[in-house]
Amino acid sequence: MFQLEGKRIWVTGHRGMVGGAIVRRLARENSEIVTIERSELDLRRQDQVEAFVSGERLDGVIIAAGKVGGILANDRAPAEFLYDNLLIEANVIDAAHRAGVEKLLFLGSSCIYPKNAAQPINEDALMTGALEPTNEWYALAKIAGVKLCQAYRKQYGCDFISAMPTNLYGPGDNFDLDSSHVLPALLRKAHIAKQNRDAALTLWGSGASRREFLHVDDCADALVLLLKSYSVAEPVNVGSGEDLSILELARLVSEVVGYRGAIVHDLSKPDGTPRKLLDIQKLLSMGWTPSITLREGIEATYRWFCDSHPEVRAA
Ligand SMILES: NC(=O)C1=CN([C@@H]2O[C@H](COP(=O)(O)OP(=O)(O)OC[C@H]3O[C@@H](n4cnc5c(N)ncnc54)[C@H](OP(=O)(O)O)[C@@H]3O)[C@@H](O)[C@H]2O)C=CC1
Ligand SMILES: C[C@H]1O[C@H](OP(=O)(O)OP(=O)(O)OC[C@H]2O[C@@H](n3cnc4c(=O)[nH]c(N)nc43)[C@H](O)[C@@H]2O)[C@@H](O)[C@@H](O)C1=O
Repeated sequence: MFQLEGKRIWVTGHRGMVGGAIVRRLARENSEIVTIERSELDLRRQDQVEAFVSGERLDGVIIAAGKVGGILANDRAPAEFLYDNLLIEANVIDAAHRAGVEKLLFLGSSCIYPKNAAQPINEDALMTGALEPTNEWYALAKIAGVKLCQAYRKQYGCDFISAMPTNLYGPGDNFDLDSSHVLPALLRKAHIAKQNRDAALTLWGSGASRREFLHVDDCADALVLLLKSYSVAEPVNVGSGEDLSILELARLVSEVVGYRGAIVHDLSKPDGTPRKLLDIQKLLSMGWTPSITLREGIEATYRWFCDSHPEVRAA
């Protein structure tokens, strides 16, 4: 058991969607939260990371920093998705070991599993088949992160663990239509289509792919539980346990936004993995359950989007 009270926990990527949610959740644990801006510390620079970590007397580290993006961003920038993620995790994990950090939590992703893994995907499916080509670069980097945690545990006895979140959404998400994930993209598209009274909204791909979504606050809650009470080499899946097709998601988002036009398909865009539903039995057996339904989460995220993007609010 890793008691959080009074502990100094460094949340990397605190300005991002997941890091921000972890900071909000950790505030309830009476820990001392350590953060540093990217402009002051580029996590790809080993000397900078070592100097920072050795001077901070950290008890715990959460690696929520990373190069992140949707299906097209991954496909278009394989070099950065592989290089940035490899360097960030390698630098932070090694520096944490050298500084004697007691607990470290690394965030992987559901895309580390084989493209055609049996559903729901158990943690044991890791490295049992070929990866999805659109995000294999990012997935490979994330697999290396899991393996680094396992290697430092095996060789040095470090209590370094990994969690594999499913597709996340919520406040702080990226709503840029080129680089975002599907849920924020659809919220923006439906909002604009409603404002412009467009006859149709365009989905990428066939809409037949299935995805599981988890609100980022539920994810942060699960991650804090794991940080406190999970000390095993094998990664843990973090999901909602339910999935739907992208077309069903587009209909749900349209309903929440109040857009009543048609949905059409851009078949020049990739579908990606056909299905990615995580087996979350391991996490459920620890007493965690998700608390935000997909509809509630989309409604809240839509409100956040309108409040934080004044350029789209009034039109
Ligand atoms: N979003 C999702 O659906 C999922 C996310 N994850 C994982 O969760 C983690 C966080 O994702 P998410 O919050 O969505 O992503 P965001 O893009 O919202 O946040 C990423 C954060 O990492 C920081 N960062 C990136 N590169 C560097 C660098 N070189 N040096 C310092 N900081 C850096 C960014 O800093 P800045 O803000 O200054 O740019 C940002 O704060 C990632 O590891 C991701 O793989 C896993 C599964 C699903
Ligand atoms: C979290 C996870 O996220 C990524 O994997 P992904 O789940 O395939 O990503 P996505 O959310 O971008 O798309 C999901 C599905 O939705 C379809 N889709 C329809 N219309 C839009 C659309 O407008 N935008 C986007 N982005 N997708 C759309 C799209 O064609 C696909 O079928 C990787 O980064 C991966 O590395 C990773 O970790």
